[in-house]
Amino acid sequence: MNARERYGIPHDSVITIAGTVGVGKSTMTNALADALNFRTSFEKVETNPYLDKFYQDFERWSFHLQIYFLAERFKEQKKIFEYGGGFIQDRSIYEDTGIFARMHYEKGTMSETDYVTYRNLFDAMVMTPYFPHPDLLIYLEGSFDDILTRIQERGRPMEQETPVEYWEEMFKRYENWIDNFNSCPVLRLNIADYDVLNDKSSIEPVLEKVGHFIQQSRKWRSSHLLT
Ligand SMILES: Nc1ncnc2c1ncn2[C@@H]1O[C@H](COP(=O)(O)OP(=O)(O)O)[C@@H](O)[C@H]1O
Ligand SMILES: Nc1ncnc2c1ncn2[C@H]1C[C@H](O)[C@@H](COP(=O)(O)O)O1
Repeated sequence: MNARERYGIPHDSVITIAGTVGVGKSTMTNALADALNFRTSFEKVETNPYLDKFYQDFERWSFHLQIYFLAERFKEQKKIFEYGGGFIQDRSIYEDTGIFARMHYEKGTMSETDYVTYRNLFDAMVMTPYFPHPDLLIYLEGSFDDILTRIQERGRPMEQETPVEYWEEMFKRYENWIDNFNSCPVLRLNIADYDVLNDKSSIEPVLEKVGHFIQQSRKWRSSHLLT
């Protein structure tokens, strides 16, 4: 029996991984996809034509970058829908509005007009049949110091050169955002409690929790006739 069957995780599940920059989403995405034999949906940082420019001048590029991310995530969403699920997604679409666009608007690095335009587009795109909510959002959390160390060690120059206050602001917003998030079921994992890089077996308790959460939420959805 494979891990997916062992933990009762449906083959068409869609699991999205959320959390602040550097917390370990991509690493967890790979570990879960390997264990479950699922496809992955990644944010492609290297081919993003705006990201470097954005870090050099938030005001000039924040709207362009959000539109770019929205288009990319919508294409990924469509792909997941067309395959019929069985995906682990690196970062949820909810974080683009709930964290990034909102933060730049509230900190004055995105104009109100641009923010309203972006929100209208986001709402119109998300309210479509291509956007079934994920079965589960896994939220990765940890101490600010550990996350900052990971950003520095990963070594993307644009992130290393960004003032620490930016990461601090984002960290606080994430805590508040997840406490109020209710668009789909949430499993919170502390990065101090597993280490999928150095101890492959630490994915097992995660899989067990994922199976449990998805079974509960599917039961709840079918009894409330939700999709
Ligand atoms: N369990 C772990 N232990 C130590 N380092 C980790 C662990 N998970 C991820 N990392 C490291 O932290 C950095 C950020 O991880 P990554 O998965 O790219 O984060 P994200 O996708 O959330 O930005 C990478 O250098 C990665 O190798
Ligand atoms: N919606 C976004 N707005 C601004 N910046 C974003 C957005 N989504 C991702 N990013 C940035 C943050 C990081 O520098 C890279 C990749 O994120 P990661 O958390 O490392 O996967 O893109």
